[in-house]
Amino acid sequence: MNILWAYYVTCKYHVVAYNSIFKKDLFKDEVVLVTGGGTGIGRCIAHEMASLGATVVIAARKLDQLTAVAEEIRKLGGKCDTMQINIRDAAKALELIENIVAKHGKLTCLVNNAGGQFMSPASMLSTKGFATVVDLNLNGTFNMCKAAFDGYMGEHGGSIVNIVAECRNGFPRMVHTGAARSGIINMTKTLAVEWGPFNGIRVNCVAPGTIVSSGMKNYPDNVVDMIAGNDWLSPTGRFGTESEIAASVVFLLSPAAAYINGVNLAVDGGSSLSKGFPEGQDLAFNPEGSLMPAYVGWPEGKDNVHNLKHVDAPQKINDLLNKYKKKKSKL
Ligand SMILES: CCC/C=C/C(=O)SCCNC(=O)CCNC(=O)[C@H](O)C(C)(C)COP(=O)([O-])OP(=O)([O-])OC[C@H]1O[C@@H](n2cnc3c(N)ncnc32)[C@H](O)[C@@H]1OP(=O)([O-])[O-]
Ligand SMILES: NC(=O)C1=CN([C@@H]2O[C@H](COP(=O)(O)OP(=O)(O)OC[C@H]3O[C@@H](n4cnc5c(N)ncnc54)[C@H](OP(=O)(O)O)[C@@H]3O)[C@@H](O)[C@H]2O)C=CC1
Repeated sequence: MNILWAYYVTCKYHVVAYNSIFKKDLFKDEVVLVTGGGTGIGRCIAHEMASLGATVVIAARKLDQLTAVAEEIRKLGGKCDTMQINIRDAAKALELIENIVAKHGKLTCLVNNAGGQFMSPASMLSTKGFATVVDLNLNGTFNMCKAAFDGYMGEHGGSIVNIVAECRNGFPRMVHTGAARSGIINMTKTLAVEWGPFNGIRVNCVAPGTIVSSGMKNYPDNVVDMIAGNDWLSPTGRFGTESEIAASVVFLLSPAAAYINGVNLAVDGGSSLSKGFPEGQDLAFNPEGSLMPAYVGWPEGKDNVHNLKHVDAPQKINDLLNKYKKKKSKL
């Protein structure tokens, strides 16, 4: 009987603890900047943070996309502002942070999500192409971190999450982004050490594997076809969802991660562990895909981002998401 009672109390405590950490107003005093918040993963992060009470500022180059997402968020009762930025411009980055602080009083969280690349074997890549991608991802992320530090966080503290890409074993056909993202991961560790003492600034990375998102629209049809056909070739047997990236970002920004600093959290279904398999890796995995259902929205129910609008990916990639949503664990 005592054992049963102890079990009941333990379970109840966990439920209470969980609810008290991720309650609706968890981020009500926070002002969060999400770069690239007008599309895909950034849009999903913006929705999740707004649904937990944050004032969200989304910033990128294309104002029309930002405006549309801000309207979605406001319709759901969230607070969202839009500002234009090219993260490659360090002076404009500082201006952006100063504008946010002037308008909203502070900047407590920064999500460096803006970035990207194109596919090319290293042997075909021009020096300019390599430099462009490194400039966007590595220099752009540094510009934003430095601006946030100089414009607010150096004096008041804050939390930064840098979205990189899973590149543990190199990044064949994307040498530029692999090099840039590895640079960000190392930079993150340095900033965590150097900036931790300044009011406890935390800097962490999230490294997505292949995600069902708008980013896939940047690739030609034959590449999308190739990517879509390979979703089962990993331990989890599917690609990730935008919500699965957003959930890990929310966690790292939250007080629940207050003692996590300088890490790179791979959110890739374990795919990085199986990269570099010789031909024949298909023998190791299940062509039916995973039995594990995907996480497609936080919070669930009517506020779910994915009930609001389909993920803006090419049709073949969206079809995968619909398949994942239907999957039920047989366990
Ligand atoms: C697969 C799953 C894993 C990852 C998924 C994701 O991340 S999804 C997220 C995906 N989301 C994103 O990627 C979104 C963000 N991406 C972007 O904005 C662009 O892809 C960018 C990174 C190239 C920057 O663009 P920009 O306007 O600043 O640059 P620009 O156009 O002026 O080009 C400069 C130079 O780069 C070169 N070069 C460029 N393209 C190609 C190519 N296809 N081919 C070859 N080379 C190419 C070329 O040398 C060019 O100079 P040139 O020879 O013309 O004088
Ligand atoms: N989808 C995936 O499978 C993976 C994605 N990632 C990374 O996750 C992040 C989000 O990807 P996802 O949502 O899928 O792709 P998207 O292409 O939809 O997102 C990229 C975002 O970055 C913004 N952006 C690009 N260049 C700049 C710039 N110079 N200044 C400011 N904003 C810029 C774009 O907005 P705008 O054009 O208006 O400026 C866009 O909103 C990216 O860094 C991506 O590389 C990493 C691994 C896998």
